[in-house]
Amino acid sequence: MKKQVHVAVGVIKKANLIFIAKRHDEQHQGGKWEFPGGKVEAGETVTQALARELNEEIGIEVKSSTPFLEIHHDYPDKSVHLDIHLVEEFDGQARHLEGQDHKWVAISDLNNYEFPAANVVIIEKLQTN
Ligand SMILES: Nc1nc2c([nH]c(=O)n2[C@H]2C[C@H](O)[C@@H](COP(=O)(O)OP(=O)(O)OP(=O)(O)O)O2)c(=O)[nH]1
Ligand SMILES: [Mg+2]
Repeated sequence: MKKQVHVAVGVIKKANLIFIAKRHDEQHQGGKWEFPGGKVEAGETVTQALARELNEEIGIEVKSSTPFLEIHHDYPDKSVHLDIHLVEEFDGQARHLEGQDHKWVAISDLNNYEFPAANVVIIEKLQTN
């Protein structure tokens, strides 16, 4: 059976800007842009996983997050369950601690970046809200 992963994903928003990072070439869906996040580990809630991943990857302390969207997507080699949360309250300066290229992008400019196929719906929802 295909590998299945449950991923906590953060749409980090500051005014009209969203933080995105470029996946390393050797990662699954490598070379594409992503919203930061990572796998939910055994015994963790999604909220806990989100806070841990965003602290490990981009060095922020999440103060609150709200559920935004859940997506189930089948890639040829992997099935993902993305649990996407909006993060508008956090402490610290977002940067990338795992060496990924990163930037703050206007919501209207997200279309200029290549994201994994599962992300299309996230971007549509951000642009219609
Ligand atoms: N973080 C994140 N992952 C995404 C997005 N869209 C999307 O399809 N994914 C997929 C790619 C990966 O298969 C999975 C994220 O898991 P991860 O970041 O922990 O995975 P990884 O590639 O580092 O895998 P691993 O080597 O740790 O096993 O979800 C997104 O916007 N953000
Ligand atoms: Mg990750």
